[in-house]
Amino acid sequence: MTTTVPGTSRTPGPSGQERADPLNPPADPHNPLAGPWDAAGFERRLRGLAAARYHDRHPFNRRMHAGGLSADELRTWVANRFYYQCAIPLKDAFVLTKLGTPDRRRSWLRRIQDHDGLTEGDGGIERWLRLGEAVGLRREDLLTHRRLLPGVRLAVDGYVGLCRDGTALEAVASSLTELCAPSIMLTRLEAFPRHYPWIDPAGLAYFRDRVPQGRRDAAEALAWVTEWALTRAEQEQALAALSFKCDVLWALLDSVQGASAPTALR
Ligand SMILES: O=C(O)c1cc(C(=O)O)c2c(n1)C(=O)C(=O)c1cc(C(=O)O)[nH]c1-2
Repeated sequence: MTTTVPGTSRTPGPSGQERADPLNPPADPHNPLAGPWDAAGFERRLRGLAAARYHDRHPFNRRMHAGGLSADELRTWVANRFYYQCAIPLKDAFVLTKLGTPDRRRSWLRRIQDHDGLTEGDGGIERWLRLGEAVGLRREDLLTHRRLLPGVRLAVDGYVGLCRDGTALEAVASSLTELCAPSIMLTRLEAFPRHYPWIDPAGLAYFRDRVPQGRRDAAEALAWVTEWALTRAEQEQALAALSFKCDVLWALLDSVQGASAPTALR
């Protein structure tokens, strides 16, 4: 069996030393003529980027999962993340307009339905509102975005803008942070009852439902991105879109964290 050395596109030679693979040349980001990575190498780069830059490493998320947030910090996060929740079906509607076949549109449409629900009182946005009530926020405060921070608005609007103005490849690739999302949901399902027992566990339904949805969505997006990005330039575009999305999630938490800092430090 031929194995590829992680992070390179070279294969080990018979005596263990590397030999160049002419069909899969080594990475050189400055060479416009560089050939594409093979499917496995491209997928490894997508997964590696998402894992290295995902917001589970952000100090605010680390503190959340270790039980270090005050009730007010949790409320600030939930209220601000609601703006992201509301933006997801909007960006998915832009993605839909870029998909050229009924089967792909039918499949992507499911994401909008996951968040908006098929009927009143159903769906992810409603479940996030219930999470808000469970942490002590009024529904009305969420719906009016009264606590929305300017940096969160800019970050989330940036994500919607990428999906509006970018190619189908960029828009779908930017959703690939979801490769890491099921694991962060499981972390919260374990951490919240332990560290924040004052939150009604019924309010955590959003996190529970996102585990299978995130797995399914990430697998679908990964299959499409690896099918579409055939040239090195397209692969780089997909990686850049995913990198941008990592920045969106990171910047959102930077803002939320800044709002919790003591006034003297702001
Ligand atoms: O709480 C989180 O950490 C988190 C992260 C992400 C993500 O990685 O993009 C999503 C979600 N949640 C989420 O709930 C969600 O519905 C979702 C949709 C998407 C997307 O880009 O299409 N990401 C995420």
